[in-house]
Amino acid sequence: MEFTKGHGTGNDFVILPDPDNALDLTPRLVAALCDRRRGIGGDGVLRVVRAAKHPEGTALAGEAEWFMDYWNADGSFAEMCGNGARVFVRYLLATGLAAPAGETLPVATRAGVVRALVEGETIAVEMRRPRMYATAAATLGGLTIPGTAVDVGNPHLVCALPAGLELAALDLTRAPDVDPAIFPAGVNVEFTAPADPVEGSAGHVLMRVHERGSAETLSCGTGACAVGAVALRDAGQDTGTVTVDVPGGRLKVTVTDDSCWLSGPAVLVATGTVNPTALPA
Ligand SMILES: N[C@@H](CCC[C@H](N)C(=O)O)C(=O)O
Repeated sequence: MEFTKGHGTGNDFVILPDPDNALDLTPRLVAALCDRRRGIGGDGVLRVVRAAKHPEGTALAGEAEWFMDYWNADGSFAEMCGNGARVFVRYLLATGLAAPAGETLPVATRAGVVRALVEGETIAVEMRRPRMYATAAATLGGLTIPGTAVDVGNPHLVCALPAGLELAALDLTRAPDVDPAIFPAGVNVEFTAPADPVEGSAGHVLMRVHERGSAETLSCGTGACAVGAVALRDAGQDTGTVTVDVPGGRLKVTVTDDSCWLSGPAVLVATGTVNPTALPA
C-alpha cells in the first residue's frame, strides 16, 4: 500500500492515494497506520479519492474533482480537518493530480467544498465562517474553565485560561470533561492564552488543543479558526485576522463576512510502501 507522510504545523497525516475508492479502509487499519510505534504514525489519515467515486463525495463531484476522506487516529471520522485540507492540496500538486491553478483549487470534504490558494510554502484554505452557538465548559485536573462552543464544520470548545494559569501547566494526556448534552458527538477542545501583538493581526493568541479522536496534537486548523473567531468577538470585531501560535508553529486565521481563511505551511516529508499485514491487528 502506497503512502505519503505530511504535516501542517506538526499536525501529521498518513496520506493514502486511492483515486478509485478501491482500498478496504477500516477504522482498525486507520488506527494501525496512525500507531506511532507499530505503524507509520499520524494524527489522522487522508484518503485521496475522486469525489465521483466516494459515496460521501459524489454529490460534490460537479464542484471538486477530489474528496478528502479524513479519519482521526482512533479510526473515527471527522467532518473537516483544516490542516489536513492544506496538506491534501500540497499532495495533489506534488503528485500532479491537480495543477497549480492561478485561482483557488476546490476540495470536497464531509463539511462541503473548501477552496485552497497556494502561495509558495504557504497553503491557505477557505472554509465556512465559524459559528459560535453556546457557552460551555471544560474540566480538567479539577479545574472548570468556561468557554464557547464553535461549529467550524466540526465541533470545538474554545476556553481562555484564567489569569495566572499557563498553557504549559495543562495536562492534556487525557480528554477534558465536557457536557455531552452540548457535544453529543464529542468535541475538540482548545485552550488559549493571550500573546504580544503581531503587526497586521487584530489578535495574537497561544493555543493548545485536545482533539476528538486524536488526543493532544501539535496543531489543529479548524481549532485555530474557532479560536480566531472567538478572539475577534472578544475584541468587538466580526471580521479580521488573528495570529494563532500552536506548539507546532504559526497559523494565520482571517474571518470574513461569509468565510474563514486558514493559512500556514504544508509539508510532505516521506513517501513509501506499507505492508498492511505487518501492522498491529
Ligand atoms: N486537526 C484537524 C481537525 C481534525 C478533526 C478533529 N479531530 C475532529 O474530530 O473534529 C484540523 O486541522 O482541523
